[in-house]
Amino acid sequence: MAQPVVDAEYLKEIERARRDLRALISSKNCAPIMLRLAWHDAGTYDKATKTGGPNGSIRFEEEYSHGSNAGLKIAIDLLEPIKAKHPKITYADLYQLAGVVAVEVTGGPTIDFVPGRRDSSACPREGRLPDAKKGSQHLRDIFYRMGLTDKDIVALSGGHTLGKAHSERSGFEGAWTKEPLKFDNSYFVELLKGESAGLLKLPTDKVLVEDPAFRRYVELYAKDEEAFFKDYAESHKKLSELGFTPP
Ligand SMILES: C=CC1=C(C)/C(=C/c2[nH]c(Cc3[nH]c(Cc4[nH]c(OC(C)(C)C)c(C)c4C=C)c(C)c3CCC(=O)O)c(CCC(=O)O)c2C)NC1=O
Ligand SMILES: [Fe+3]
Repeated sequence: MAQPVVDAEYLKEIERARRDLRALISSKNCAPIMLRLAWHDAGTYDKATKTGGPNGSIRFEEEYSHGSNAGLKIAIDLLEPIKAKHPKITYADLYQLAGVVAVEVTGGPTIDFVPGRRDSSACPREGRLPDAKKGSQHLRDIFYRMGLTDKDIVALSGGHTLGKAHSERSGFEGAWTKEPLKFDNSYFVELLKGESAGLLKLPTDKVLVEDPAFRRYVELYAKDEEAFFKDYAESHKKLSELGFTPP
């Protein structure tokens, strides 16, 4: 599809949709699944072939039916009324705006949002998102393919400060932190504590403290929430703009 024309009218529409997203996410307490939807649309980017990325393709059954996307149809359906109310906004922009608002309304950093992403109907094959059961080499393979760095991997994993895993979706169960609707650095504090009763640690979460190159960031973010917020906002923006050159 064509890149949208980002004129004054489009920018106004974006601000109207941002308000509607704040109301939806606050009233339904659905910030975590909206953040996961935004990542899963963007996280398919392959810098070598310039395919995938934040292009709205996850709205098609061919992609949202992937095992790694289990449960995300809930978020896609929750956003349909907002898309219908603001038809000029691309799905690609709407899903990334929802991710930015999800972080903001739960007390996280303000993330710079630049609109203008085009929609695509090309769905990538399953397997581009990281597998939670694997280790640090796999994490690096997946995130480096997107064009992201070790710092991005650790900062973005901090998004697990929100939400929980659901056994019927991923086979894992439980929240990572004691306040799953509050965006803060508690994910890193819990990581350094080791096993805490009732809290989840995925194998990919654990490698962040086992691998020295990752661990240095975990220690920084656990002690300095401002540093986490600054790096998170940068990494979130980077992921939300993979393959996208703002007009
Ligand atoms: C770094 C590797 C990584 C892996 C392997 C990962 C895997 C992963 N993430 C989540 C849920 C999950 N993930 C996320 C943010 C998230 N997820 C994500 O990894 C990607 C997309 C790259 C896989 C990134 C980069 C971010 C960053 C913000 C949220 C907010 C929730 C909770 C959703 C909810 O509460 O429903 C689940 C449980 C799904 C379910 O059962 O509902 C799993 C298995 N998350 C990871 O970070
Ligand atoms: Fe995740």
